[in-house]
Amino acid sequence: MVDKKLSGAGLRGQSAGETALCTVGKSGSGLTYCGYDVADLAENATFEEVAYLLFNGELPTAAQLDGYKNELMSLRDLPQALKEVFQRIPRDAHPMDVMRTGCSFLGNLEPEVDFTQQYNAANRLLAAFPAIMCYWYRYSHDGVDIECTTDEDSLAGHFLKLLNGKAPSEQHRRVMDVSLILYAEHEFNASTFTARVCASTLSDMFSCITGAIGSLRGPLHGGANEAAMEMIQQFSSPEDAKIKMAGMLERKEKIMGFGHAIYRTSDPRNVIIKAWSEKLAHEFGDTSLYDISVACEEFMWDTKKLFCNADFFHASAYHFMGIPTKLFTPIFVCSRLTGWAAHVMEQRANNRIIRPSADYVGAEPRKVVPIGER
Ligand SMILES: CC(=O)SCCNC(=O)CCNC(=O)[C@H](O)C(C)(C)COP(=O)(O)OP(=O)(O)OC[C@H]1O[C@@H](n2cnc3c(N)ncnc32)[C@H](O)[C@@H]1OP(=O)(O)O
Ligand SMILES: O=C([O-])CC(=O)C(=O)O
Repeated sequence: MVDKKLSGAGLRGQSAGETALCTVGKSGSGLTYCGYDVADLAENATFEEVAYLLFNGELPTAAQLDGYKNELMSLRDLPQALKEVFQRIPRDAHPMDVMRTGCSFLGNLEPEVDFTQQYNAANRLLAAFPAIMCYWYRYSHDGVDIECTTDEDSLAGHFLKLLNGKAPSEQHRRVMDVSLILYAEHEFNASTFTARVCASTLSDMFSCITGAIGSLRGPLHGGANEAAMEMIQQFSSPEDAKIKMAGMLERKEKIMGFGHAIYRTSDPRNVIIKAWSEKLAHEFGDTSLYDISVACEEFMWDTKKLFCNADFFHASAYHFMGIPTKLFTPIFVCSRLTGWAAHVMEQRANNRIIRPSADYVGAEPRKVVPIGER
């Protein structure tokens, strides 16, 4: 076998196509969506404005945003047949499997018949994902058959109200909105690339998104926010965190929420969600989990020069908002759907089937030996 790093394993450093949607790790600006710095968007825009930007290439005017939010609000409810599917999915199912099934089943009920419907399909999924996640969760965990619509006009507020059965605080609504902005888009990451490969065969939007959910589920990608939470909760103090992490590194275990395939010294999303995590820790009235998280960050930088990616401080931030750990990665789906769908549309607009080659490292040509003689 060839050395992983020398062989360009994982397609690292190779361009696999063009995009006008996003830059990751370009000098001078860490992460941009359609030319806007993510920090600027997180400070001065809402998630719906970002979704509109990714789908249309420009930020909306006030009137366009109003119309777009109304459209999304009208698309939130779930068909009865989909609710019945969720009623049969067990409580101990993984919520990412529920998201995958929800997306796929909706594609049976409301298929994207041709590409003129691509915006409708993307907006339908964007509007329906919070209910897809919360309907199953509340039914299987609390035995409640919830209403899938709310009067919250933002997706952030809508999700929190579906989950908790009451309107969120202004601060929680804002943090969730920022979180959705931070997770919305990230160039040719594994799940987006999955969606683009699927789109390149001229498949439908629901198939592309279903595949992308499967890719995001893994702990090396979106699943890291959930895995980071499980790890942090095992640490009793900052000192304990450092001792246990040293052991994990010695055993060559991956520390979830650290490192990145593209960024080399920091992930620009981290500083933003970390600041919100600190604010939420004070509101929560117990900063110990935040303090442990900061100790993890310091330890990993000091020992391995590895930094927190977007997932690490999302774990504590979501926890302080009372969100169950198993819903962390599904929230990522609710946000990243915008990036995935925008990439599917971009791929379709200038398509050639994605079909790379492989370097063959198997057996030399040989003849089949009759089965009785092997
Ligand atoms: C939103 C997102 O999807 S962000 C990513 C979320 N994923 C995680 O947090 C999972 C933990 N992190 C990782 O597994 C990796 O850093 C990845 C998958 C994100 C990137 O993988 P790669 O591009 O292969 O990492 P990279 O080439 O920078 O690795 C360099 C070295 O650091 C090590 N390393 C990288 N990240 C970690 C980590 N989190 N913990 C321990 N060691 C690590 C690698 O094992 C490698 O060591 P080696 O040279 O001995 O083989
Ligand atoms: O770009 C990547 O490889 C992973 C990532 O941070 C993301 O998808 O947000």
